[in-house]
Amino acid sequence: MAPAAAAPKSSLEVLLETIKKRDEQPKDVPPALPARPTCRGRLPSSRRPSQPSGVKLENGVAKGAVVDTVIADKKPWVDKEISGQLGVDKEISGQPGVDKEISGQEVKEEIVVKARIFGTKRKFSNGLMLEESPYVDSFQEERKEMTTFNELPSVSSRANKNGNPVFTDTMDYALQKKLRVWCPSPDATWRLGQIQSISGDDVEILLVNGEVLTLSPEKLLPANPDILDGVDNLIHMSYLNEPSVLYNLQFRYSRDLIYTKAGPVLIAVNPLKEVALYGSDFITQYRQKLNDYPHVYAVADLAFNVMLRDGINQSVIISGESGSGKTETAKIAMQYLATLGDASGMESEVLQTNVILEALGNAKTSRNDNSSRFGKLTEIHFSETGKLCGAKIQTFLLEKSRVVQRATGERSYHIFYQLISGAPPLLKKKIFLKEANYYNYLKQSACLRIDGVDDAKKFSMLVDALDIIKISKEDQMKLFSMVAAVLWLGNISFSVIDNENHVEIVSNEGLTAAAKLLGCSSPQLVNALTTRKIQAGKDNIIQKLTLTQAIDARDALAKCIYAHLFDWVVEQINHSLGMGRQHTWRSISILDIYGFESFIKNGFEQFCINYANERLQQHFNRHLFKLEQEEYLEDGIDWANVEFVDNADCLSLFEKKPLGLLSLLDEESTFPKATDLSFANKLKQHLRGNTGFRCEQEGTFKICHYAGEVTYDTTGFLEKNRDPLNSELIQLLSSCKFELPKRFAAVMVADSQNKSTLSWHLAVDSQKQSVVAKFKVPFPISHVFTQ
Ligand SMILES: Nc1ncnc2c1ncn2[C@@H]1O[C@H](COP(=O)(O)OP(=O)(O)OP(=O)(O)O)[C@@H](O)[C@H]1O
Repeated sequence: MAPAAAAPKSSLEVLLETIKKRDEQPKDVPPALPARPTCRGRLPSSRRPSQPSGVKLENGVAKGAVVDTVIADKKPWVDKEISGQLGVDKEISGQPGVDKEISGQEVKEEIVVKARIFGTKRKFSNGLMLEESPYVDSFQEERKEMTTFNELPSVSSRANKNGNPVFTDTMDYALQKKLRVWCPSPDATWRLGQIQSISGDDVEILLVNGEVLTLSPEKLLPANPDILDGVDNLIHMSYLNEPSVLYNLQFRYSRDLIYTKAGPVLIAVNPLKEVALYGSDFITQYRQKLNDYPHVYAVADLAFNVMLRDGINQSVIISGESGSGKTETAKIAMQYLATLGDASGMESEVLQTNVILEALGNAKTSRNDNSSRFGKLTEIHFSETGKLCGAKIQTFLLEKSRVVQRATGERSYHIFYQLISGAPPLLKKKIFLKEANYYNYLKQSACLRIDGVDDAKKFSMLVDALDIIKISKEDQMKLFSMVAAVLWLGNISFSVIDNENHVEIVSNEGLTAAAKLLGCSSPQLVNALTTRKIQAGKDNIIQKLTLTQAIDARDALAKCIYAHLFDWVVEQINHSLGMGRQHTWRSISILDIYGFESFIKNGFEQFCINYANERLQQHFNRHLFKLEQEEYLEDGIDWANVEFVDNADCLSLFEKKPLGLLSLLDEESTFPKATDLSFANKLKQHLRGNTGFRCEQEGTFKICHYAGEVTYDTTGFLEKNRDPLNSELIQLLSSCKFELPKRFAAVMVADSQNKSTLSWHLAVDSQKQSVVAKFKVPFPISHVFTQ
């Protein structure tokens, strides 16, 4: 009989096995090397798995091999837990509840099969002893029996020269011992069962629900003994395979144990409800080391301690797909650090930044009612004694297209709805505010409310936060006026005046209100939105815009104002939080970017967001695999190189010059006659042979990301990438009498050039820096990975 095929492994499994292997040093190895003077997160020492608090033990053994039945009702996405069936990819990876490291696994499987490095995880090295028995403690008796092997069926074991079998794979052992195994189901879930008998190539398995399956051994994966159910660190598991990892996370999750360690990584499963794990009592417990269950507080605490001890800046990187809980996790970490560095009021200022940034940079998407549409790096600064003394926020490209357009059922940025619902009458009057469904930019996606969210209350929280951050009432007024101006711009409409599709603006309240709020005259705004100056020799010719061009100009102006407004607010926050910076000594940074997205229809925004996530994944791989191993080599530690699923190929697909996705997009964006379809065809022509790229039906293409395959529709790619803002619009902003529009224009000109002689036309050139080109600017991460 052929030996059982090597089980495919995900990169998480490979990582965990690596760590486990390192921790499980044989007893006769020389004493460990002294700790190195580095603050790179060291891996935890091996220790007995601690049982989660929610697990009932009976004579020291966890009761019930399968998940608690009550929970199945509570978590509809957990498929048939009662019968022991575990949803693997569909139920879990499709859910925002499970962090990327887990949900991305199934994508990697096929690749890992080939790259598998630990072909034989456990074996009898001398025919008598298991090298790393999964049952060292709980199966002593069984092990004794194994020394005789009289009645063992011949699975894939080989005999050593003493005649005792040598197992070539963990599955061999499971088969020989008729242990619990995971059986794949046609619906891509796994079911837990117990081997009953083996005959020829068939294994008979009794499932938890009483059903009996007959499968070939290659299809099975070993399950962990039930004593390991709910271990708080995945490296303590005997068998590291996908169903076992998911089962363990689910086991814990069903008991509200949402945090689990995976070696140096903390996995947070989104509870999607309030869990009693936070607050001052918990903070004290973690600070005083009275609680060592996995928690974000523990991660933040470690970062804080290492920063103080080694005097090195720290970073906490939070990754996961959209809706998995990154922003909440980042806030929880910030809360802990702010409390630790208690500095009379500064901590509440730092925490209030979230309220402001979420109002301006978060929106309801189809995956998440409070989805961050920008990337954020929050640096929290401390003094030498660990006192909080300031913070700095860096943001990365806001998804500004959302201001003018988005999918049905999604909302624009929260602030629009909050302002409309919560502004007091006087403010409303000053900025000519009407109901939300009066504004084209808001009503077009047919979603004005979020269930369970009180926008008016959120507005009052926003104003409180602005007050706490010390943004003056005058500046708050400027902020709200610009938000209203954007709304009114969306109500400007055009009428076609000739058979060449040229337009004029329909004079309505949209025009007057927008002009008033920006501080320009209506005719100035009309000119900027309906005409373009073209240089013909020495002369300037005024060209009328077509309907499409005018709509694009209007939308470009709205997006540009909003994006600059967002940056301006961040600047104000930084100004306010930078007060105590003279005492700054070290910092802890928390990175929270928009999560990986895959919708039925994916456009330019998902293309950019998923590219950013590929970069982050590369960083993760670099720190967890590449750099760690380099360090072992440097230290002369005998170490078998670990292969892992590297996303370098996918990154190269994006970044390669001149024929990567980004270069090809940029190139096509420069051709005036190019269309989204010609871009799609160009990709087809140049990237057809790339394994990570697939041509789909006309105008679409598929990319194999680290987290899954995504099909992109190229509609709108060129326009969104060009993101044009013509000189008339910059000039208009510059000529406005109010401070903010003027300032935005100045920033655009200054950003663009860094040149001494500025002209509007040069500024326009600068605007030609495409969106993806800006996106390519790396995240400013230069740090160590905290445990
Ligand atoms: N620890 C938690 N406790 C309670 N609820 C949580 C927790 N984490 C996340 N949630 C819930 O899940 C929702 C989505 O979480 P969050 O906004 O943090 O996701 P995200 O990963 O940042 O998504 P995106 O990438 O779209 O910004 C939150 O609004 C909250 O309702």
